[in-house]
Amino acid sequence: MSERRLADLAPVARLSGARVLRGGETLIDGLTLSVPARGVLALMGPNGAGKSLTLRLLAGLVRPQAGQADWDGAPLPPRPKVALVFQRPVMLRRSVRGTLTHALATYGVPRRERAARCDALLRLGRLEALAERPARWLSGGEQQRLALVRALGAEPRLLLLDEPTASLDPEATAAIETLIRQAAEAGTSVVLVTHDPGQARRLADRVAFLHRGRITAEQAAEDFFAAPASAEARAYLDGRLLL
Ligand SMILES: Nc1ncnc2c1ncn2[C@@H]1O[C@H](COP(=O)(O)OP(=O)(O)OP(=O)(O)O)[C@@H](O)[C@H]1O
Repeated sequence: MSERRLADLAPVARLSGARVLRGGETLIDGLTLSVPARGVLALMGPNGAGKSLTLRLLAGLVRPQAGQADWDGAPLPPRPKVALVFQRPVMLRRSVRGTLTHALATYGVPRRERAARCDALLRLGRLEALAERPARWLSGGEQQRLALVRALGAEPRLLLLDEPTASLDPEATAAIETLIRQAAEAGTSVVLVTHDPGQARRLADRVAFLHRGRITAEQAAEDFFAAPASAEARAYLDGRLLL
């Protein structure tokens, strides 16, 4: 979708001057960020910059002590469906199929629809051959695929992904990237935390760069990689920035 069309749609979520303090330390420092209704927004920045906390703010799991978070322009529920996939997915003591069926039940999918929806998610994640295996026995890449299709089963409007391919090999990474691309093409707005500039180039429409709890650059992905708008982002891409 063109940059112009993306900008025409109201943001699905927005942080305005959000501040998060813990133990006297400012972790998120007056952060303002709009998540477009469509496309992939990559959130980049050094370790400890506040990327995961920003995802939690966007998920409504953390409330800002100052400033505001809103979804579809409203600060209170009903919110659009938001799904958050953590850096290390938590797997239940269930089979792969059991994991998905259980998730569909918690999403309120009627019992009679669950088996077909589960099969569709297994196909999407290329997990059919592993369906009866305990989820905790899966490899890291397989668990990430399962976590991602489990989240997609909720049919979220906003999908928040925290380094979904950290420590995966190139093939597993490609499989996850395909799932992310498919979700975005189907109309889900995606916020992707990544340390991998190659991945951001491949997937992102926009990039927001975070440093010490503040956004220092927020640009179309092409522009960000051609001419990052902040000194911190330039230093990060050159491998020179530490928090
Ligand atoms: N509940 C908390 N209490 C105190 N400090 C916290 C809490 N949660 C996060 N922090 C601190 O806030 C800062 C930002 O953490 P966050 O996990 O958002 O960083 P990040 O950008 O995602 O880093 P990484 O790239 O290493 O995952 C870190 O210094 C972290 O130690």
